[in-house]
Amino acid sequence: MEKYLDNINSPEDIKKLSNDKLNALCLELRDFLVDNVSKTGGHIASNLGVVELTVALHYAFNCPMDKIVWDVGHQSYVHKIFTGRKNEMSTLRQYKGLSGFPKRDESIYDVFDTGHSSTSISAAIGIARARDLKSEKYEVVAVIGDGALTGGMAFEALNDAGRSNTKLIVILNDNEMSISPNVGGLSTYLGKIRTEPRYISTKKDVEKIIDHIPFGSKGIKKFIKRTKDGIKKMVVTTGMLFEELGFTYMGPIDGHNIDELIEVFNKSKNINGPLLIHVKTIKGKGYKFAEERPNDFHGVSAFNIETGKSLNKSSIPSCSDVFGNKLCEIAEKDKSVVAITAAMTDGTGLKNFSKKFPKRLFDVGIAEQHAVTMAAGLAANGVIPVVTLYSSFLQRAYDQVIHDVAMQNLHVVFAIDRAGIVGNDGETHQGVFDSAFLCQIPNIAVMVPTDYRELENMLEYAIKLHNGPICIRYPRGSFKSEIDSSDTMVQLGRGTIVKEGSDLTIIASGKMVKIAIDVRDILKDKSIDSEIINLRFLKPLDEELILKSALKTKKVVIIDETVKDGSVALRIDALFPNNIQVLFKTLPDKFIKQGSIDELLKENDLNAESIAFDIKNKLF
Ligand SMILES: Cc1ncc(C[n+]2csc(CCOP(=O)(O)OP(=O)(O)O)c2C)c(N)n1
Ligand SMILES: CC(=O)[C@@H](O)[C@H](O)COP(=O)(O)O
Ligand SMILES: [Mg+2]
Repeated sequence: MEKYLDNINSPEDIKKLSNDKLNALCLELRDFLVDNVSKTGGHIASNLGVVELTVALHYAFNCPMDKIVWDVGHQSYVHKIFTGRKNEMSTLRQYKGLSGFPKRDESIYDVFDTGHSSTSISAAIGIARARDLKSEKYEVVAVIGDGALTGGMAFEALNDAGRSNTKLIVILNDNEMSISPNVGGLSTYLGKIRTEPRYISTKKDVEKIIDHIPFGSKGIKKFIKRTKDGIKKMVVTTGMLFEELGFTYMGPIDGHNIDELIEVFNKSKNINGPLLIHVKTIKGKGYKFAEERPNDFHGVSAFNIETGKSLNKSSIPSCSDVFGNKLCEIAEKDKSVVAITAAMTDGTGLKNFSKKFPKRLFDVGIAEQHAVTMAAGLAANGVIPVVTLYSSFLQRAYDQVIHDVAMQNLHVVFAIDRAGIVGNDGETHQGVFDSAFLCQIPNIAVMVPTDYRELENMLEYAIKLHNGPICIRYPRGSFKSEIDSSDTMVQLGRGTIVKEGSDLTIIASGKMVKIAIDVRDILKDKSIDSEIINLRFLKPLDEELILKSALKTKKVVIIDETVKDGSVALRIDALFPNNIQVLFKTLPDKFIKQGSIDELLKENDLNAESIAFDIKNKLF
């Protein structure tokens, strides 16, 4: 069979192919994607679903002059392949390699950086307004999934763009899936209109016909106006919601039919004002396992193509698993406990909970702000909500944590997954800000477990013994070992001494306690005897324990896998008198890129060897 992909080096090369060749190209692309992502890991199912869509977009539009904004951006691999990055795809998501998301500093074809959901329409309307202010001429296209459309920002942007008269094309990629099956009333609505007969260019066409009939008297105009609305309502049932918001609606369109897609995209260029094109696709299309289990193949690590099995599945349970199982155990006994997820049931370890307690698991869609305020409502009415979010997505709900939870001192438990460096998703997903922004909030307590036993104990403490907002932050993946700390009882604001020593105090929390133990071992060989404090609570701090140790050793190193500004390290430093030497081992004031967690810790001098080296050089 003739190969086409080898000759595609820019979008212009796609335009040289006839339609049957474009279909052959799509087959090749799917093989390429599966082969590549089976080695690098990545968002395979979403990308397989947008192969034809991306081909048609690059065929019909003229990038980089025309601008495509990819929502979340996890589905931009084919776009990357077409825009000069095919040969670098083997570095996808790897340290110093291609990002798994659009990046403006990677290519001029990437017009807006994404990673977090539901931003594309806002960004696109901004780009389009700037275009109009500068009297420039090009198309601006936002590609947003049905999952991303559940996010509040997407609604805010539709609301604004719909009445703006600004020329903007929104492509709704509807595959009925977020990571799990999509949820909510909008998803039900999309489900209904997916099956309605295709109707293209609705309201505007009807209006155009009527507007061209010449009329004289006011009475006739009124009659016609009524008739016009009647016809509109009769004909335009499909996509009515978007029409009412001010968009022209086109669709639903088969997102795997290249001819149809190209025809519609070409037609879209002649429609003024905001336009929404509803495209139906199949997540995972073309790779058996991904099509059958799109949620398992949403984001994957390296896998065997023949079996679909992960190549590096750990036998150790992840923190999310341990959290999810413990929550089930607690919820079994306490009926007032509920869990909330923002479209991340599987990732946050709530799969079992959703099966055991379907009525007590609220998947609110990609709506972190709503998740937090809804939890506040539950707590205000005597229910104990456990809001389970990834650290970086909690950033979305900062005001809700302050205004709706903390100010009312409500008993909401925040289970903050993916805290710290997460690895290959890169800077958009690193969980390195939450401890800084949470610890500033009055009334809130912030805990960090060092191992599974502490994670379980802290969850139990947070739900059963605490009253008020409380967070437990734990990392992506698994804890490597149990820390030998005899005092296992969790008490508000109390840390523990993990190892005693006389020359140096090492203060750490969470995963960093294991690194502190490694540092201690390295320093022991250099005759430095270190004491290790496991903070357990970033807020309130165990000031007494910290001061006692620091006054004994006079030398302190604080290891914290978060940004320095606003960090616990600075708060601890503020406790000390001048005669205590302090070394900060935190993350630098920059966004942490992608790579394996170990590579990134090393790059940022947070591995045991670098920390020990710095201690020896700077404190001794
Ligand atoms: C603010 C935020 N919350 C959660 C996520 C995690 N997330 C990434 S993709 C995704 C599902 C997106 O579904 P959809 O937009 O329909 O794209 P599809 O994968 O179906 O193509 C979710 C929940 C995120 N990226 N950003
Ligand atoms: C694109 C996105 O935001 C998610 O799919 C994310 O990549 C999931 O990360 P985990 O692999 O840590 O669950
Ligand atoms: Mg989807």
